Amino acid sequence: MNIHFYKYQGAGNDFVIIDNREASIALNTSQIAFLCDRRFGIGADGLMLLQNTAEADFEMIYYNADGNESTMCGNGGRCIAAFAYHSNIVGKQTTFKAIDGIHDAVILPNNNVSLHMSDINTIQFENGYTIMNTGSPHYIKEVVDTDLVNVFEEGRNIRNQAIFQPKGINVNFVTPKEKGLKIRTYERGVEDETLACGTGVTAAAIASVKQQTGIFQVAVKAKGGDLSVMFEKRTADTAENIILTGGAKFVFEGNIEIED
Ligand SMILES: N[C@@H](CCC[C@H](N)C(=O)O)C(=O)O
Repeated sequence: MNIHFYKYQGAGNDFVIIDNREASIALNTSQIAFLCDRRFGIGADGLMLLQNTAEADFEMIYYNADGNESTMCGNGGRCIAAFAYHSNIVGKQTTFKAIDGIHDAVILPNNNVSLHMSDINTIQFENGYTIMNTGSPHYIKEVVDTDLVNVFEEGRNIRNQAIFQPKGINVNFVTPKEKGLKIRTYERGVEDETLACGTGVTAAAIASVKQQTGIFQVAVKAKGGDLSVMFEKRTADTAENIILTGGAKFVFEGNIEIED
Protein backbone atom coordinates (compact mmCIF):
# COMPACT_ATOMS: atom_id res chain seq x y z
CA MET A 1 0.00 0.00 0.00
CA ASN A 2 1.30 3.48 -0.87
CA ILE A 3 0.55 6.26 1.58
CA HIS A 4 0.85 10.03 1.29
CA PHE A 5 2.04 11.55 4.55
CA TYR A 6 2.95 14.90 6.09
CA LYS A 7 5.63 15.44 8.71
CA TYR A 8 5.15 18.17 11.35
CA GLN A 9 6.98 19.11 14.54
CA GLY A 10 6.05 21.09 17.63
CA ALA A 11 9.08 22.12 19.73
CA GLY A 12 10.93 19.14 18.23
CA ASN A 13 8.21 16.61 19.15
CA ASP A 14 7.68 15.17 15.65
CA PHE A 15 4.72 13.51 14.00
CA VAL A 16 3.58 11.78 10.85
CA ILE A 17 0.12 13.02 9.87
CA ILE A 18 -2.15 11.22 7.42
CA ASP A 19 -5.35 12.68 5.99
CA ASN A 20 -7.86 9.86 6.43
CA ARG A 21 -11.09 11.79 5.79
CA GLU A 22 -12.03 9.18 3.22
CA ALA A 23 -11.57 6.46 5.86
CA SER A 24 -9.56 4.45 3.34
CA ILE A 25 -6.54 3.83 5.59
CA ALA A 26 -6.44 1.27 8.42
CA LEU A 27 -2.95 0.77 9.84
CA ASN A 28 -1.91 -1.99 12.22
CA THR A 29 0.57 -1.63 15.11
CA SER A 30 3.61 -2.83 13.16
CA GLN A 31 2.83 -0.59 10.17
CA ILE A 32 2.61 2.47 12.46
CA ALA A 33 5.81 1.48 14.28
CA PHE A 34 7.49 1.10 10.86
CA LEU A 35 6.35 4.56 9.70
CA CYS A 36 7.67 6.11 12.94
CA ASP A 37 10.99 4.23 12.78
CA ARG A 38 13.89 6.66 12.30
CA ARG A 39 16.01 4.23 10.27
CA PHE A 40 13.58 2.16 8.21
CA GLY A 41 10.59 4.53 8.01
CA ILE A 42 9.85 8.27 8.08
CA GLY A 43 10.82 8.79 11.71
CA ALA A 44 8.56 10.35 14.36
CA ASP A 45 7.55 10.31 18.04
CA GLY A 46 3.97 9.59 17.01
CA LEU A 47 1.50 9.27 14.14
CA MET A 48 -1.90 10.92 13.76
CA LEU A 49 -4.83 10.20 11.52
CA LEU A 50 -7.09 13.15 10.68
CA GLN A 51 -10.62 11.78 10.31
CA ASN A 52 -14.15 13.08 9.82
CA THR A 53 -16.53 13.31 12.76
CA ALA A 54 -20.03 14.71 13.17
CA GLU A 55 -19.04 16.26 16.52
CA ALA A 56 -16.35 18.75 15.43
CA ASP A 57 -14.33 19.98 12.43
CA PHE A 58 -12.27 16.76 12.47
CA GLU A 59 -11.07 13.99 14.75
CA MET A 60 -7.47 13.32 15.80
CA ILE A 61 -6.51 9.67 16.36
CA TYR A 62 -3.11 9.48 18.07
CA TYR A 63 -0.58 6.61 18.08
CA ASN A 64 2.75 6.52 19.86
CA ALA A 65 5.94 5.56 17.97
CA ASP A 66 5.57 1.98 19.30
CA GLY A 67 2.47 1.68 17.12
CA ASN A 68 -0.13 1.66 19.90
CA GLU A 69 -3.04 4.09 20.09
CA SER A 70 -2.58 6.34 23.10
CA THR A 71 -4.08 9.20 25.06
CA MET A 72 -3.93 12.94 24.30
CA CYS A 73 -0.87 14.53 22.72
CA GLY A 74 -0.58 18.30 23.27
CA ASN A 75 2.08 18.97 20.65
CA GLY A 76 0.34 16.57 18.28
CA GLY A 77 -2.91 18.47 18.79
CA ARG A 78 -1.21 21.74 17.89
CA CYS A 79 0.46 20.16 14.84
CA ILE A 80 -2.71 18.54 13.48
CA ALA A 81 -4.55 21.88 13.84
CA ALA A 82 -1.75 23.54 11.81
CA PHE A 83 -1.98 20.74 9.22
CA ALA A 84 -5.78 21.10 8.96
CA TYR A 85 -5.34 24.85 8.44
CA HIS A 86 -2.58 24.45 5.81
CA SER A 87 -4.75 21.87 4.01
CA ASN A 88 -7.74 24.27 3.92
CA ILE A 89 -9.81 21.87 6.00
CA VAL A 90 -10.40 24.53 8.67
CA GLY A 91 -9.87 28.26 9.25
CA LYS A 92 -7.65 29.91 11.84
CA GLN A 93 -9.97 28.83 14.64
CA THR A 94 -10.96 25.21 14.84
CA THR A 95 -12.54 22.68 17.13
CA PHE A 96 -11.52 19.05 16.96
CA LYS A 97 -12.27 15.83 18.76
CA ALA A 98 -9.53 13.84 20.51
CA ILE A 99 -9.60 10.88 22.87
CA ASP A 100 -10.08 13.14 25.92
CA GLY A 101 -12.83 15.29 24.41
CA ILE A 102 -13.31 18.39 22.28
CA HIS A 103 -10.43 20.90 21.92
CA ASP A 104 -10.36 24.44 20.52
CA ALA A 105 -7.21 25.51 18.67
CA VAL A 106 -6.15 28.86 17.22
CA ILE A 107 -3.58 29.40 14.47
CA LEU A 108 -1.40 32.37 15.47
CA PRO A 109 1.28 34.34 13.56
CA ASN A 110 4.80 32.91 13.11
CA ASN A 111 3.72 29.24 13.04
CA ASN A 112 2.42 29.34 16.61
CA VAL A 113 -0.68 27.41 17.60
CA SER A 114 -2.55 27.56 20.89
CA LEU A 115 -4.60 24.65 22.13
CA HIS A 116 -7.24 24.52 24.84
CA MET A 117 -6.42 21.50 27.00
CA SER A 118 -8.86 19.45 29.10
CA ASP A 119 -9.61 20.57 32.67
CA ILE A 120 -7.78 18.76 35.45
CA ASN A 121 -9.95 17.32 38.19
CA THR A 122 -7.29 16.02 40.56
CA ILE A 123 -3.69 16.99 41.19
CA GLN A 124 -1.90 14.53 43.47
CA PHE A 125 0.84 16.20 45.52
CA GLU A 126 3.15 13.43 46.77
CA ASN A 127 6.40 13.52 48.70
CA GLY A 128 8.96 14.68 46.10
CA TYR A 129 6.74 14.49 43.02
CA THR A 130 3.34 15.50 41.58
CA ILE A 131 0.97 13.45 39.44
CA MET A 132 -1.81 14.67 37.18
CA ASN A 133 -3.60 13.74 33.98
CA THR A 134 -3.52 16.51 31.36
CA GLY A 135 -5.09 14.21 28.76
CA SER A 136 -2.15 11.85 29.30
CA PRO A 137 -0.79 10.78 32.70
CA HIS A 138 2.28 12.65 34.00
CA TYR A 139 4.77 12.35 36.86
CA ILE A 140 6.57 15.63 37.62
CA LYS A 141 9.75 15.77 39.69
CA GLU A 142 11.64 18.97 40.53
CA VAL A 143 15.43 18.57 40.18
CA VAL A 144 18.39 20.89 40.80
CA ASP A 145 19.39 20.92 37.10
CA THR A 146 17.65 18.99 34.31
CA ASP A 147 20.98 18.88 32.41
CA LEU A 148 22.42 16.62 35.11
CA VAL A 149 19.61 14.01 34.98
CA ASN A 150 19.95 10.71 33.14
CA VAL A 151 16.44 11.09 31.71
CA PHE A 152 16.48 7.77 29.87
CA GLU A 153 17.51 5.64 32.89
CA GLU A 154 15.62 7.52 35.63
CA GLY A 155 12.57 8.14 33.46
CA ARG A 156 12.35 4.51 32.40
CA ASN A 157 12.67 3.29 36.02
CA ILE A 158 9.83 5.55 37.21
CA ARG A 159 7.66 4.75 34.15
CA ASN A 160 8.02 1.04 34.95
CA GLN A 161 7.32 1.24 38.72
CA ALA A 162 4.69 -1.27 39.80
CA ILE A 163 2.27 1.43 41.05
CA PHE A 164 1.99 2.90 37.55
CA GLN A 165 1.23 -0.39 35.80
CA PRO A 166 -0.35 -1.57 33.58
CA LYS A 167 -0.63 1.77 31.74
CA GLY A 168 2.70 3.35 32.66
CA ILE A 169 3.26 7.09 32.97
CA ASN A 170 5.21 9.90 31.26
CA VAL A 171 8.02 11.28 33.43
CA ASN A 172 9.05 14.95 33.56
CA PHE A 173 12.12 16.44 35.25
CA VAL A 174 11.73 20.15 35.93
CA THR A 175 14.01 22.95 37.15
CA PRO A 176 12.55 26.35 38.09
CA LYS A 177 14.41 29.19 36.34
CA GLU A 178 14.34 32.93 36.95
CA LYS A 179 11.44 33.23 34.50
CA GLY A 180 9.59 29.94 34.15
CA LEU A 181 10.81 26.35 33.96
CA LYS A 182 13.26 24.09 32.16
CA ILE A 183 11.95 20.59 31.38
CA ARG A 184 13.05 17.20 30.05
CA THR A 185 10.58 14.38 29.47
CA TYR A 186 10.68 10.59 29.12
CA GLU A 187 7.63 9.57 27.07
CA ARG A 188 5.89 6.23 27.43
CA GLY A 189 5.15 4.68 24.04
CA VAL A 190 8.27 6.29 22.59
CA GLU A 191 10.21 4.74 25.49
CA ASP A 192 12.83 7.45 25.29
CA GLU A 193 13.38 11.12 25.96
CA THR A 194 11.62 13.36 23.42
CA LEU A 195 12.57 16.98 22.67
CA ALA A 196 9.27 18.22 24.14
CA CYS A 197 5.93 16.90 25.34
CA GLY A 198 2.92 19.24 25.33
CA THR A 199 0.83 17.44 27.96
CA GLY A 200 4.04 17.16 30.06
CA VAL A 201 4.83 20.87 29.73
CA THR A 202 1.23 21.61 30.75
CA ALA A 203 1.48 19.32 33.79
CA ALA A 204 4.84 20.80 34.84
CA ALA A 205 3.55 24.39 34.58
CA ILE A 206 0.51 23.58 36.72
CA ALA A 207 2.59 21.62 39.25
CA SER A 208 5.02 24.56 39.55
CA VAL A 209 2.46 26.83 41.25
CA LYS A 210 1.84 24.09 43.83
CA GLN A 211 -1.33 24.58 45.91
CA GLN A 212 -1.82 28.26 45.01
CA THR A 213 -5.04 29.46 43.40
CA GLY A 214 -5.38 32.20 40.77
CA ILE A 215 -4.64 32.82 37.09
CA PHE A 216 -1.13 31.96 35.92
CA GLN A 217 1.10 32.06 32.85
CA VAL A 218 4.25 29.92 32.91
CA ALA A 219 7.01 29.87 30.26
CA VAL A 220 8.55 26.43 29.75
CA LYS A 221 11.83 25.73 27.96
CA ALA A 222 11.98 22.21 26.50
CA LYS A 223 15.00 20.80 24.67
CA GLY A 224 13.33 21.42 21.29
CA GLY A 225 11.70 24.78 21.90
CA ASP A 226 9.80 27.19 24.10
CA LEU A 227 6.18 26.77 25.10
CA SER A 228 3.85 28.70 27.36
CA VAL A 229 0.93 27.60 29.49
CA MET A 230 -1.91 29.81 30.77
CA PHE A 231 -4.32 28.37 33.30
CA GLU A 232 -6.66 29.09 36.15
CA LYS A 233 -6.68 27.30 39.51
CA ARG A 234 -9.92 27.74 41.42
CA THR A 235 -8.92 25.16 44.01
CA ALA A 236 -5.58 23.75 45.19
CA ASP A 237 -5.92 20.47 43.31
CA THR A 238 -7.79 21.35 40.10
CA ALA A 239 -7.00 23.46 37.02
CA GLU A 240 -9.17 24.84 34.25
CA ASN A 241 -9.08 27.16 31.20
CA ILE A 242 -5.71 25.70 30.25
CA ILE A 243 -4.10 27.01 27.04
CA LEU A 244 -0.87 25.55 25.66
CA THR A 245 0.94 27.71 23.07
CA GLY A 246 4.03 27.13 20.95
CA GLY A 247 5.39 26.47 17.46
CA ALA A 248 3.86 23.86 15.16
CA LYS A 249 5.65 23.56 11.83
CA PHE A 250 5.41 21.68 8.56
CA VAL A 251 8.65 19.78 7.88
CA PHE A 252 8.11 17.79 4.64
CA GLU A 253 5.63 15.55 2.85
CA GLY A 254 6.03 12.46 0.73
CA ASN A 255 4.87 9.00 -0.21
CA ILE A 256 5.93 5.75 1.37
CA GLU A 257 5.26 2.12 0.52
CA ILE A 258 4.17 -0.07 3.43
CA GLU A 259 3.73 -3.82 3.49
CA ASP A 260 0.17 -5.09 4.03
N1 LIG B 1 4.05 13.96 23.02
C1 LIG B 1 2.79 14.09 23.59
C2 LIG B 1 2.29 13.00 24.50
C3 LIG B 1 1.97 11.76 23.68
C4 LIG B 1 1.34 10.67 24.47
C5 LIG B 1 2.29 10.03 25.45
N2 LIG B 1 3.46 9.48 24.86
C6 LIG B 1 1.50 8.95 26.19
O1 LIG B 1 1.36 7.82 25.68
O2 LIG B 1 0.97 9.25 27.25
C7 LIG B 1 2.43 15.49 24.00
O3 LIG B 1 2.93 16.42 23.36
O4 LIG B 1 1.57 15.68 24.86
